[in-house]
Amino acid sequence: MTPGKKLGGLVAATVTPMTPDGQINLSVISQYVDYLVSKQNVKNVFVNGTTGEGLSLNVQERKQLAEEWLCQGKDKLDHVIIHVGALSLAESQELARHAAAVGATGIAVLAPFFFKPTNKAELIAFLQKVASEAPAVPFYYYHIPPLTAVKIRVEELLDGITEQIPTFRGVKFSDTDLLDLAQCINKNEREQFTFLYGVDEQLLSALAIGADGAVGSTYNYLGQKTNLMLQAFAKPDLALARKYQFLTGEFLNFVTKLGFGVAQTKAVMTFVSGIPMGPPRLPLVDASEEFIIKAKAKLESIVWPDSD
Ligand SMILES: CC(=O)N[C@H](C=O)[C@@H](O)[C@H](O)[C@H](O)CO
Ligand SMILES: CC(=O)C(=O)O
Repeated sequence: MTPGKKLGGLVAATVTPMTPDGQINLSVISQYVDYLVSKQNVKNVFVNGTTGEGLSLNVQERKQLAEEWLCQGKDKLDHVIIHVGALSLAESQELARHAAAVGATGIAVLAPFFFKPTNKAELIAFLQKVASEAPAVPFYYYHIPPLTAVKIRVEELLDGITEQIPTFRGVKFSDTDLLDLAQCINKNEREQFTFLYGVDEQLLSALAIGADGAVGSTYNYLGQKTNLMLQAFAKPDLALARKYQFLTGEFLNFVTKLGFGVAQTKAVMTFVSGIPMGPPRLPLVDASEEFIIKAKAKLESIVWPDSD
């Protein structure tokens, strides 16, 4: 790992490989790492998050996955960020200590979403108690109000946050409120926080207002194409960058209409990479054969600028 390297660019939100009978399948993670690096040019991962069904796994499974990703990624990946959020503060703290012990380059925590913090002070209090268990590990807040329903604006949250959480380094911002993101970036430029955007189909818009990169499920299989979008944006060749965004958006728009979630992401990743990712865990259910056939045909029909 390259912990000194500033986090940025693409981070794949990994799926959790499972065996046909629903146990976590650690045996394919080595292959998964090689695939991301060699085929998608993605060298950062976000483990046990939404896409990884982190909240559907038990503590033991989460620890085993964190360990395996860190072990397999040791000399191949730049950053391995472990999501350690949980409804139980004690479990979250245990996972934070474990992530630190096994060498995570960052930890992330989402807002508790059953009993919810109702204001900034309550949310910070929870985050602080987790972050302080890993005092040498960069800490990221995982803002995903569509799933947590915790809508405290990040702009407000960041105001003075390093006084309470000295390890605070940035946000994984999975919301469409780009005004909030823009104000975060506007106010925090000099503090050098890292802002990673999490709505893949709108990444170009987030880059335009200064996001440092992105964490998302689609970078598992569209990482290489999205890297080309990042390159075009940096050049800048905005027309080309837009073309990539429109095409990744075309795929997501298509699958969204069929019903798209983590189960379907696992199925897409299985057919694209050839690595068996297995079924999701209940309450999610496997993608249908019909979905797989249609999604595969759609992905194969897209004519990318570099393959013209
Ligand atoms: C809810 C969810 O899983 N969001 C992911 C990350 O935040 C995204 O990567 C989406 O999967 C992606 O934007 C497709 O909608
Ligand atoms: C999408 C994302 O970042 C996650 O799976 O947590």
